[in-house]
Amino acid sequence: MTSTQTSPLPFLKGHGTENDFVIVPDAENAVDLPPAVVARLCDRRAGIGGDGLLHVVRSAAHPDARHLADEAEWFMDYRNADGSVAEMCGNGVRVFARYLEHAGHVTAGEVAVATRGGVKYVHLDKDGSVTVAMGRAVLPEDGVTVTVDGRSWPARNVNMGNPHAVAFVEDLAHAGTLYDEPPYEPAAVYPDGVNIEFVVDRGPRHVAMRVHERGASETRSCGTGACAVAVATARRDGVDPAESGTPVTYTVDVLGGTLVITEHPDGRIDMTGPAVIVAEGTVDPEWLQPAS
Ligand SMILES: N[C@@H](CCC[C@H](N)C(=O)O)C(=O)O
Repeated sequence: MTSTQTSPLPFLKGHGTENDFVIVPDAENAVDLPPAVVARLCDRRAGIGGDGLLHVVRSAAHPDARHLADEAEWFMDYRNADGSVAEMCGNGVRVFARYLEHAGHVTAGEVAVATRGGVKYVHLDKDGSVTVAMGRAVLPEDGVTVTVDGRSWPARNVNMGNPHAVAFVEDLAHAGTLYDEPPYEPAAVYPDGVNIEFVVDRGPRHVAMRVHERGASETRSCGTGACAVAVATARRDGVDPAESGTPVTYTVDVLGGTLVITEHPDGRIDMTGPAVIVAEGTVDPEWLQPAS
């Protein structure tokens, strides 16, 4: 592992329905964050701890977002806990907007955030909840079979900017420990890996899920995953707002709380839930250096 950081590194910690993130403010993209440094910061025993890291950079200062700078001043450079890059993070972008408000970069209201999955518009509601316009789901025809502890289920392929496999199960305990990624086949359906959701019914338009996140492990919530689950459940229920002309709302319970997902007749999906900043401090630059 290498780090070029020589001064204390400012960070914050935040979460959305207990999907937690290390936040690294770095307006001018001056902080070097190789995968091993991200993994060290996200380590729950040796580091700060988080399911992922939100690198907060001005869009104009980052090569992946420069083209979006006219639409969104800030870029969410999202990293998974293992240091890998992801296209989108639904809870992350809500926490990101909360951070921008906390830092005084924006006031309550609508905030445009550039992501690798395009610009997302986030609304900071006065009641403390945060709503993000997630865009549209894509549902490829191909799916996979997921297996845990000798039980197998078909899983629906849903892309929310990042890849998801949604399996309906009888009992969330059947998903097992979810420490390691459950095997699925055919593997070729997801050449870049996948987030896997396990879903049970809780009531009319109300489900609960657990998730194994790509690049993390089991997390207590996944926003893109909750949207994928809401859309997969609606289609399973024979509900498609594009056909009925009426928005449909699903409540999705996650281990860390509840997310509310609305799909509109034109396919746009809104997700609402809490997002909070819980701590801030600095990291000793020596701690970021390789152990000798
Ligand atoms: N927790 C996030 C998703 C983070 C990225 C994911 N692990 C991936 O690799 O696609 C969310 O709230 O959407």
